[in-house]
Amino acid sequence: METQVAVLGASGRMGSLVERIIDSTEGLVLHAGLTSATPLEEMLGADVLVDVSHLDASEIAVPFALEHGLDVVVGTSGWDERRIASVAAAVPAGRAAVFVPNFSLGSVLGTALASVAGRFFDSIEILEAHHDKKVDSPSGTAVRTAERIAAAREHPLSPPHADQEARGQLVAGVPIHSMRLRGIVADQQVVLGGAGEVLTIRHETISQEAYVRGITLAIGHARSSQGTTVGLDGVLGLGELLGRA
Ligand SMILES: NC(=O)C1=CN([C@@H]2O[C@H](COP(=O)(O)OP(=O)(O)OC[C@H]3O[C@@H](n4cnc5c(N)ncnc54)[C@H](OP(=O)(O)O)[C@@H]3O)[C@@H](O)[C@H]2O)C=CC1
Ligand SMILES: O=C(O)C1=N[C@H](C(=O)O)C[C@H](O)C1
Repeated sequence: METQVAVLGASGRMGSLVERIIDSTEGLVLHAGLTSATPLEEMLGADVLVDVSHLDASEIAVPFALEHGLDVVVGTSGWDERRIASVAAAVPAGRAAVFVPNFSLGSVLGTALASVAGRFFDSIEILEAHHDKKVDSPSGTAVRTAERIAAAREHPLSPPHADQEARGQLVAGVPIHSMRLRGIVADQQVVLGGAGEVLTIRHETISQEAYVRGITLAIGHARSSQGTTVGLDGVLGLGELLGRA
């Protein structure tokens, strides 16, 4: 059976990739490509919305899609735990909302490993670097990583000198430092300091190909599940394997 897919953010880098995946995947059909100039009503009649746009647009489009009977896959950055919880409470019966801060397998494994390691270190910071066209910071991946580290710990982190701007933006007690540079796709390092040692968990995205498998799996998951799923780890069912840190 065919799945009709609407894409919000269709004119962007990720939207173009999603449309390419739809074109080349049997069973997926492009219903509509929406941009900032398109009325949201154009998604109506689709089975699933893939949203890769901007947080302001996403916060309106995602509830709209769910209310009108679509499942949603949300790749847009900025959906932190608080925002996801507010949508999760209102997902209609039978519908699915799949939030994926990073569609790359290596990235989600890096985040999971960091949340395991984060239980054992009290000094933790995140450095993330992205291409210079990225408009938001910190990255959605870094926010998710900080939230996962904090959730897995017995005691909250209390970094010293958190009041100084140059020490980064605090998310769930973890300082995040963001760089935006030409030549980079996406790069994240979680640096964990202990007595006489430093552990660095690093993930590099070399090209957008890293997102293809995750996007395809997330669309499939949205059509075959109900309720809210967060993270590619949730889509892949990696939680138990990794000890659901
Ligand atoms: N989950 C993941 O693995 C990944 C997530 N991302 C995230 O996906 C999002 C898009 O990234 P990217 O494609 O690089 O960004 P681009 O800037 O290339 O594209 C942004 C898209 O969003 C649309 N848009 C912007 N504002 C609005 C609005 N108010 N209403 C409707 N549409 C709007 C733009 O339309 P228009 O052309 O009309 O302005 C454009 O189509 C970002 O949040 C990014 O962080 C990116 C990479 C991977
Ligand atoms: O804008 C990007 O490029 C990316 N955005 C996502 C984020 O904010 O984490 C995912 C990936 O890092 C690429």
